[in-house]
Amino acid sequence: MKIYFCGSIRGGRNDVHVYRRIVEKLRSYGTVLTEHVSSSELTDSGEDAKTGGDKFIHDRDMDWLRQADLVVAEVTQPSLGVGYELGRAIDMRKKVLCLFRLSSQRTLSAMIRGAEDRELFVVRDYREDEAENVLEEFFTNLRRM
Ligand SMILES: O=c1[nH]c(=O)n([C@H]2C[C@H](O)[C@@H](COP(=O)(O)O)O2)cc1CO
Repeated sequence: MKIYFCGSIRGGRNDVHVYRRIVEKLRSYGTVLTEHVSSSELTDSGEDAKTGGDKFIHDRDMDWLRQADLVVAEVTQPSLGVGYELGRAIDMRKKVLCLFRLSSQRTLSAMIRGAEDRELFVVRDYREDEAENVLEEFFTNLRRM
Protein backbone atom coordinates (compact mmCIF):
# COMPACT_ATOMS: atom_id res chain seq x y z
CA MET A 1 0.00 0.00 0.00
CA LYS A 2 1.26 3.48 -0.87
CA ILE A 3 0.58 6.07 1.80
CA TYR A 4 0.86 9.83 1.36
CA PHE A 5 1.54 11.52 4.69
CA CYS A 6 0.84 15.26 5.07
CA GLY A 7 2.26 17.47 7.81
CA SER A 8 3.20 21.10 8.15
CA ILE A 9 6.59 22.26 6.82
CA ARG A 10 6.59 25.99 6.07
CA GLY A 11 3.51 26.28 8.28
CA GLY A 12 5.81 25.49 11.24
CA ARG A 13 7.69 22.44 12.48
CA ASN A 14 6.50 22.34 16.12
CA ASP A 15 4.88 18.91 15.70
CA VAL A 16 7.68 17.12 13.87
CA HIS A 17 8.07 14.63 16.76
CA VAL A 18 4.42 13.63 16.30
CA TYR A 19 4.87 13.26 12.50
CA ARG A 20 7.82 11.00 13.23
CA ARG A 21 5.74 8.79 15.46
CA ILE A 22 2.93 8.56 12.91
CA VAL A 23 5.24 7.84 9.97
CA GLU A 24 7.03 5.14 11.94
CA LYS A 25 3.72 3.38 12.53
CA LEU A 26 2.55 3.95 8.94
CA ARG A 27 5.66 2.16 7.69
CA SER A 28 4.29 -1.05 9.15
CA TYR A 29 1.32 -0.81 6.73
CA GLY A 30 3.08 0.14 3.51
CA THR A 31 5.39 2.57 1.74
CA VAL A 32 5.25 6.15 2.97
CA LEU A 33 5.84 8.26 -0.14
CA THR A 34 6.44 11.49 1.79
CA GLU A 35 8.72 10.26 4.56
CA HIS A 36 10.74 13.49 4.40
CA VAL A 37 7.85 15.38 6.07
CA SER A 38 8.74 13.64 9.35
CA SER A 39 12.49 14.31 9.15
CA SER A 40 13.81 16.31 12.09
CA GLU A 41 16.46 17.72 9.75
CA LEU A 42 13.84 19.45 7.62
CA THR A 43 13.24 23.02 8.85
CA ASP A 44 10.40 25.44 8.14
CA SER A 45 12.35 26.67 5.10
CA GLY A 46 11.29 23.47 3.37
CA GLU A 47 13.34 21.21 1.17
CA ASP A 48 16.51 22.42 -0.43
CA ALA A 49 15.68 24.59 -3.43
CA LYS A 50 18.55 22.86 -5.23
CA THR A 51 16.24 19.91 -5.77
CA GLY A 52 14.56 21.99 -8.46
CA GLY A 53 12.64 24.53 -6.47
CA ASP A 54 9.00 24.85 -5.49
CA LYS A 55 7.62 23.73 -8.84
CA PHE A 56 9.59 20.51 -8.57
CA ILE A 57 8.28 19.93 -5.03
CA HIS A 58 4.68 20.65 -6.05
CA ASP A 59 4.73 18.46 -9.18
CA ARG A 60 6.54 15.59 -7.44
CA ASP A 61 4.09 15.66 -4.54
CA MET A 62 1.04 15.76 -6.83
CA ASP A 63 2.45 12.79 -8.68
CA TRP A 64 2.88 10.90 -5.39
CA LEU A 65 -0.64 11.90 -4.35
CA ARG A 66 -2.03 10.43 -7.59
CA GLN A 67 -0.17 7.17 -6.88
CA ALA A 68 -1.29 6.98 -3.24
CA ASP A 69 -3.85 4.45 -2.02
CA LEU A 70 -4.40 6.41 1.17
CA VAL A 71 -3.71 9.87 2.61
CA VAL A 72 -2.98 10.45 6.30
CA ALA A 73 -2.64 14.05 7.48
CA GLU A 74 -1.65 15.45 10.86
CA VAL A 75 -3.65 18.69 10.77
CA THR A 76 -3.05 20.22 14.20
CA GLN A 77 -0.42 22.71 13.03
CA PRO A 78 -2.18 24.80 10.34
CA SER A 79 -0.44 24.60 6.96
CA LEU A 80 -1.47 25.97 3.57
CA GLY A 81 0.32 23.10 1.85
CA VAL A 82 -1.52 20.44 3.87
CA GLY A 83 -4.87 22.16 3.22
CA TYR A 84 -4.05 22.21 -0.49
CA GLU A 85 -3.04 18.54 -0.51
CA LEU A 86 -6.27 17.59 1.23
CA GLY A 87 -8.38 19.54 -1.26
CA ARG A 88 -6.61 17.85 -4.16
CA ALA A 89 -6.97 14.44 -2.47
CA ILE A 90 -10.73 14.95 -2.14
CA ASP A 91 -10.88 15.86 -5.80
CA MET A 92 -9.01 12.64 -6.67
CA ARG A 93 -11.47 10.68 -4.48
CA LYS A 94 -8.70 9.35 -2.24
CA LYS A 95 -9.41 7.86 1.15
CA VAL A 96 -8.22 10.39 3.75
CA LEU A 97 -7.61 10.23 7.51
CA CYS A 98 -7.01 13.56 9.28
CA LEU A 99 -5.60 13.51 12.80
CA PHE A 100 -6.15 16.48 15.13
CA ARG A 101 -4.94 16.98 18.72
CA LEU A 102 -7.55 18.79 20.85
CA SER A 103 -4.86 19.42 23.47
CA SER A 104 -3.41 22.05 21.11
CA GLN A 105 -6.30 24.36 22.14
CA ARG A 106 -6.69 25.21 18.45
CA THR A 107 -9.96 24.91 16.55
CA LEU A 108 -9.61 22.93 13.35
CA SER A 109 -10.61 24.75 10.15
CA ALA A 110 -14.25 24.26 9.16
CA MET A 111 -12.98 23.41 5.67
CA ILE A 112 -11.35 20.28 7.11
CA ARG A 113 -13.71 19.33 9.94
CA GLY A 114 -16.69 20.16 7.73
CA ALA A 115 -15.43 17.99 4.87
CA GLU A 116 -15.90 14.81 6.93
CA ASP A 117 -18.12 12.27 5.22
CA ARG A 118 -17.35 9.04 7.17
CA GLU A 119 -16.57 7.10 4.01
CA LEU A 120 -13.71 8.82 2.18
CA PHE A 121 -12.77 11.67 4.51
CA VAL A 122 -12.41 10.89 8.20
CA VAL A 123 -11.38 13.39 10.91
CA ARG A 124 -10.19 11.84 14.17
CA ASP A 125 -9.41 13.77 17.35
CA TYR A 126 -6.69 12.06 19.35
CA ARG A 127 -4.05 12.46 22.03
CA GLU A 128 -0.42 12.09 21.11
CA ASP A 129 -0.05 8.93 23.18
CA GLU A 130 -2.95 7.37 21.25
CA ALA A 131 -1.38 7.85 17.81
CA GLU A 132 -0.41 4.20 17.21
CA ASN A 133 -3.73 2.84 18.52
CA VAL A 134 -5.77 5.24 16.41
CA LEU A 135 -3.88 4.14 13.30
CA GLU A 136 -4.22 0.47 14.25
CA GLU A 137 -7.97 0.88 14.59
CA PHE A 138 -8.23 2.79 11.30
CA PHE A 139 -6.27 0.17 9.33
CA THR A 140 -8.21 -2.70 10.91
CA ASN A 141 -11.48 -1.09 9.78
CA LEU A 142 -9.97 -0.44 6.34
CA ARG A 143 -9.23 -4.14 5.90
CA ARG A 144 -12.84 -4.98 6.72
CA MET A 145 -14.17 -2.68 3.99
O1 LIG B 1 9.54 21.55 1.03
C1 LIG B 1 8.39 21.09 0.99
N1 LIG B 1 8.19 19.76 0.67
C2 LIG B 1 6.94 19.18 0.65
O2 LIG B 1 6.83 17.99 0.35
N2 LIG B 1 5.83 19.96 1.01
C3 LIG B 1 4.48 19.34 1.08
C4 LIG B 1 4.40 18.15 2.01
C5 LIG B 1 3.65 18.64 3.24
O3 LIG B 1 2.60 17.73 3.57
C6 LIG B 1 3.09 20.00 2.87
C7 LIG B 1 3.52 21.11 3.81
O4 LIG B 1 3.08 22.36 3.34
P1 LIG B 1 3.60 23.73 4.00
O5 LIG B 1 5.07 23.84 3.68
O6 LIG B 1 2.77 24.80 3.37
O7 LIG B 1 3.39 23.63 5.50
O8 LIG B 1 3.56 20.29 1.54
C8 LIG B 1 5.99 21.29 1.28
C9 LIG B 1 7.23 21.88 1.28
C10 LIG B 1 7.45 23.34 1.61
O9 LIG B 1 6.30 24.11 1.40
